[in-house]
Amino acid sequence: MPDSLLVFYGGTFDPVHNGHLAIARDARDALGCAIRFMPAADPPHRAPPGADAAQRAEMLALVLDGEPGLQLDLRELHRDGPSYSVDTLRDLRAEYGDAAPIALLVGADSLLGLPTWREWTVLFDLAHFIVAERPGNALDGPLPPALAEATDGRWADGPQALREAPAGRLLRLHQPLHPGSATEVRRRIAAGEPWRDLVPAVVAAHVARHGLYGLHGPATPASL
Ligand SMILES: Nc1ncnc2c1ncn2[C@@H]1O[C@H](COP(=O)(O)OP(=O)(O)OP(=O)(O)O)[C@@H](O)[C@H]1O
Ligand SMILES: O=C(O)c1ccc[n+]([C@@H]2O[C@H](COP(=O)([O-])O)[C@@H](O)[C@H]2O)c1
Repeated sequence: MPDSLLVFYGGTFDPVHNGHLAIARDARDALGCAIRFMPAADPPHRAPPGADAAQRAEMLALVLDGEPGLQLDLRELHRDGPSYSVDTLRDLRAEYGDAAPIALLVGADSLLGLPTWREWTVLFDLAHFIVAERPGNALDGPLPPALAEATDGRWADGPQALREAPAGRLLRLHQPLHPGSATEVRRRIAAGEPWRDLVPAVVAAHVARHGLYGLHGPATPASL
């Protein structure tokens, strides 16, 4: 049976870490539908990734292999230029039609940054947002005024509301907080500090095999 809610989890995944995986599993279980990881080709808003798109996608493929309900969607890698979400969502609408419920899964930091995204107010016409809480990114306090105005009246009580409309609702995922970040993974690798416990074992093996993120020379006990 096809999913009644299509959920896409966009990110740079440079590299995919345990926080990403935990959030995707929580969203899958809370929503009862597949989560499609969608790596960005050329992030519009940040420095070039430390690993190229093929490597980031390969690490995702390794992690998602055999993981029920977690899938890989490479559409943004097949498009030239920056991976603006508004373009991706128009692409998804062309594929699935205007009536299909479509959602983007984002962390709280991404939601708070939404007003900087290209054509950001149009995004609510194209998709729902599922928001994972993230340490240091409060959703309980007042949102920035433009975001508060744009999201007013859109918050849903539960997943069913997302299945009943194609777009325009927000759902907060009250999952256990996870402190992980790709920045911290890259920083620890470059600094020769322990980093393997932050990522799935298959990602650690890939990073080590290809010497990514400044992992130089033979492994030392501290870098393992
Ligand atoms: N620990 C986490 N808790 C909640 N959301 C997260 C967490 N890590 C990543 N996310 C969310 O996952 C999406 C993709 O994140 P991204 O690939 O940029 O990882 P990141 O750890 O934030 O990377 P970086 O540190 O390089 O900015 C974003 O919406 C981000 O908010
Ligand atoms: O479309 C935009 O302008 C835009 C700006 C910032 C982030 N995004 C998307 O948000 C997702 C998470 O981004 P990031 O930088 O946290 O990996 C990813 O799918 C990005 O393409 C999109």
